[in-house]
Amino acid sequence: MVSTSGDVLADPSILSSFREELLMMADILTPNLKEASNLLGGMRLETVADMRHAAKLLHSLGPRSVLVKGGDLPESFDAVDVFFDGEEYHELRSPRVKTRNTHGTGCTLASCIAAELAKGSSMLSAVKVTPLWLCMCFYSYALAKRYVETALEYSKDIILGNGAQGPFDHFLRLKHNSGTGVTFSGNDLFLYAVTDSGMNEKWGRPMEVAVKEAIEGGATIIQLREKNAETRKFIETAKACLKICRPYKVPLLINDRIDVALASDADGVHLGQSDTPAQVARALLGPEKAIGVSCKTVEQAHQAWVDGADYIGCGGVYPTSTKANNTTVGLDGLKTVCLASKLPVVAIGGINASNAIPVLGIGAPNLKGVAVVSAVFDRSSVATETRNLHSMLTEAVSKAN
Ligand SMILES: Cc1ncc(COP(=O)(O)OP(=O)(O)O)c(N)n1
Ligand SMILES: Cc1ncsc1CCOP(=O)(O)O
Repeated sequence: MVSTSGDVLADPSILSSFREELLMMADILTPNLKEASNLLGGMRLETVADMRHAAKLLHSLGPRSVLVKGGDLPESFDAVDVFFDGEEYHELRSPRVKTRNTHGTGCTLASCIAAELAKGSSMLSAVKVTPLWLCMCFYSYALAKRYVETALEYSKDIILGNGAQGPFDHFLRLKHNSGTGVTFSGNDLFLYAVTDSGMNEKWGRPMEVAVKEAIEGGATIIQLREKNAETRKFIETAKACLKICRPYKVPLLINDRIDVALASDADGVHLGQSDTPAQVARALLGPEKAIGVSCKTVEQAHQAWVDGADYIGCGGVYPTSTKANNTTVGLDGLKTVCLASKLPVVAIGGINASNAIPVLGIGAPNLKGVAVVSAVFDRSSVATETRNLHSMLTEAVSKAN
């Protein structure tokens, strides 16, 4: 209705239609201060207390939730948005980004929320008590707000055009990777090397050496799967391995441990069905880190997508002795999950140079590669085995195209 720069985007005559017809159909109303004021007959909105009052009044007009955005409060205030769902208020504060490049922030925030709702997220539902659950309940909103804040920070120095407001860069995610130089894509799953320190010990190799050899042999992504490591040692190992991976721009993910991923600034995590839910991991890690989830069923694959995962790992494709009591899904189970998944998939479990080709041949375009442990790490030369597997996979893919 009214942009942050004060431009009136819709004639005041539409206000009655908003109040009488539209608002009662809305899941969420996200007015800026000027819009909230207009909808409320010119009410003055100058403080957070005013915003809370306005949120309640707007809620009474019909929307299930209201988010009054405080970007236009005086500069002395943090950026505060007030969320009200008819029962509870939440003030969502973040440092104010000083920039003239705010054009499109409101539309972007609303679009992000809509996109997350469309994915089935229930983020604006009842508010739970602990900060973590709060974070989850607001996941879509938190993600949207974080996206907008990150984009604002990223775009703040762009000089384009002569207007009072400048543009805001929506494509930061394509260019921005928190300075790590590594941005995950599904193609990274082509040859996924998952470490095992027991195998390294057996062959007398430090973890860093194993990781370096795997990368030099062609591994396109690494996962540190340390089932028995002490936390401090795990963090140190992750940092040491990141120093190896970063120059090659090969992502390094941490198995199970979000704390280790955060502490080491790794590129993401891989989570199983009994680990921290991906939705919580996303809220904790933010939008830029990669999250993989192990899925054996169509339902799990759907949930991983809803929860904001980036890829799924499906298996065991073949029997394996690396992971105890792991059910084998077979090539048929893999295909079923792939065809149902909206996310890229990597196959795992018992895969090696002698049986990898039929895996890639199942006929699922989103099956992006294979993940292996023993096929590369339980061998005398990690580099040679990885190189061999890489060239077989490359040849199989080029023949198929
Ligand atoms: C790429 C990939 N896929 C699946 C798994 C298995 O993860 P999970 O189910 O959590 O089992 P553990 O690895 O934790 O034993 C994986 N690690 N990586
Ligand atoms: C971690 C994991 N998850 C499913 S199977 C598996 C083990 C894969 O190891 P390997 O490649 O040696 O069979």
